[in-house]
Amino acid sequence: MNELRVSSEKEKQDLEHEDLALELVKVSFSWNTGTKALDQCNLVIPRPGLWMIVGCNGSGKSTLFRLISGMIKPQKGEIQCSYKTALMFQNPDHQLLLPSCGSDLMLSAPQDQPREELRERINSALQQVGLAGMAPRPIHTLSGGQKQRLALASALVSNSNLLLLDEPTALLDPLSQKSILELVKSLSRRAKNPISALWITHLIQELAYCDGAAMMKNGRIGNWQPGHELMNNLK
Ligand SMILES: Nc1ncnc2c1ncn2[C@@H]1O[C@H](COP(=O)(O)OP(=O)(O)OP(=O)(O)O)[C@@H](O)[C@H]1O
Repeated sequence: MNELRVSSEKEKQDLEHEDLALELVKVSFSWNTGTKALDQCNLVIPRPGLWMIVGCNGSGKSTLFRLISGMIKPQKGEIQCSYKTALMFQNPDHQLLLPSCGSDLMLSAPQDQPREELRERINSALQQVGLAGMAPRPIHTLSGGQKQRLALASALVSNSNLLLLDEPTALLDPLSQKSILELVKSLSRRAKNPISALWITHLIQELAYCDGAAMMKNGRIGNWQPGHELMNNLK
């Protein structure tokens, strides 16, 4: 029956991932200083892909990520999230904790796996982010772009399928920026377990890479629109 219904690759993907969802319904959150950061905010991630949010300083983007990842709870409204989330920040040094690539990834891996399988999982994640064979490499010898790749590998090792990326390329040169954008996009297109990525950016040209872009303003998020459309509006 499904074969009759499924007419495109995208629809096939949607069916495989229909159990995955992120939905915020009228979510409000005020910090204890009285600042209202989210104000009846709605958001849906429609399918795996690269989804970008732009907005001025203080519009509530980082607070949104804290709410989605469960670090804080909404005072009003509902968040439904069946994804396993992983956060990525501007500065990878804030999240890479151990001396070598392999030992850092070991920290993110499920601990109930036999050691040999863990090693395979780590090597496969390193390969997927273009760092094949670099498990023994000391982290302090990596470039900024390689460190962001390692942070991505860490999310893959932990089986996360929703990446919350808070300006992940802000400290990178244009070449590394492009390679991280392309890498995240390719992870969102991979045949097995494609990820969903919610990416905050202040770099308008990055919108060219996304599957949908939305503007955040005063604690609310607008509708998804094509990245190039929002890019032109902002120019
Ligand atoms: N821990 C906190 N305690 C009190 N107020 C906070 C806290 N974190 C954020 N805020 C306030 O909440 C509002 C939204 O901040 P948030 O960091 O979510 O915005 P943002 O869109 O991520 O900004 P930026 O682009 O500068 O990172 C701001 O007015 C900010 O001052």
